[in-house]
Amino acid sequence: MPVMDDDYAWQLIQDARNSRRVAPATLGDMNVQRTSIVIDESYGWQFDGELSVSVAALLDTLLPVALGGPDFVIAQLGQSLDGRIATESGHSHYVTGEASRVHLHRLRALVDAVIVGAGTVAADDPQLTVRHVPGANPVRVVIDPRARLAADRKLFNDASASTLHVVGPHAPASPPGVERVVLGCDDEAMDPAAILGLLAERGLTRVLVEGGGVTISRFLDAGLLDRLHVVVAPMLIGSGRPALSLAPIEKLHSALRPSCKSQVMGDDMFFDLDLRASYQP
Ligand SMILES: Nc1nc(O)c(N)c(N[C@@H]2O[C@H](COP(=O)(O)O)[C@@H](O)[C@H]2O)n1
Repeated sequence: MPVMDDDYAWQLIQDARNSRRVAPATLGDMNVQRTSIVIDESYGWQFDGELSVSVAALLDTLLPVALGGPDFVIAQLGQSLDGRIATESGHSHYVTGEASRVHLHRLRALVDAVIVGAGTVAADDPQLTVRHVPGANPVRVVIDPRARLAADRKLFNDASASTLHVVGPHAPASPPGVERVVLGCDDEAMDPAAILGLLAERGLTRVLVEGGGVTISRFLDAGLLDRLHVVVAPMLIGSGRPALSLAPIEKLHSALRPSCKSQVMGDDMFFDLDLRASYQP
């Protein structure tokens, strides 16, 4: 009986992404012993062989991302049980556990571009690479309307991936070696649709909005997210930076109630929200 291990499953998922396949699809080679996975329109999959619970979880969480379409926007949040992503001072390394970080690196490897706000870069100094998994680094996109970030940030200096510095019309100079893109904006807030538009002009249509909470909230409020992955750690921070802060609603019937799948992810709980059907027309 064929066996699918973690490495082979990840290879198939990456192949699907690299060949720009969309569901329904059959991945793998019918002619070799390790055989194929058949995936339907709803990302349900069938594999006639042996696989572990963790490989099944990998397929459940990442096939919808790899096969989500040529234009696909996903966001991820790693938060505490009380909905915080960092302390008041911005300390966030780490809220969620190692399995969740590997998942995040896999998400990065499945997109063309990863977006972060200037606040996240100032507080976390992230690298935004896929160093925990085999795969290709995405283009890093920093939303920095006033170009306030210091030139010493890692993603301005590490050549393992390219970086787009998206700034407002009156912003001072960008750090050397990064591509600067000027986008009109009122004050602090850049239009999320305009950001996706400038990425699309560069062929970057599969996008991960990685943080922070404010940036993800803006994309969610604008109705631009296809999916949201939320990893909840059994930790109570009690104060600090909130995960999501959306436009207020008066009644609960206005709340988003996306279809949701959940599973244990290491010491954390993982929620996969399909937002496509949740937004009001
Ligand atoms: N999923 C998740 N869980 C946590 O606990 C986190 N702190 C984050 N943070 C994200 O990862 C970025 C750091 O990336 P590098 O390791 O430097 O590549 C950080 O900026 C957040 O976007 N995510």
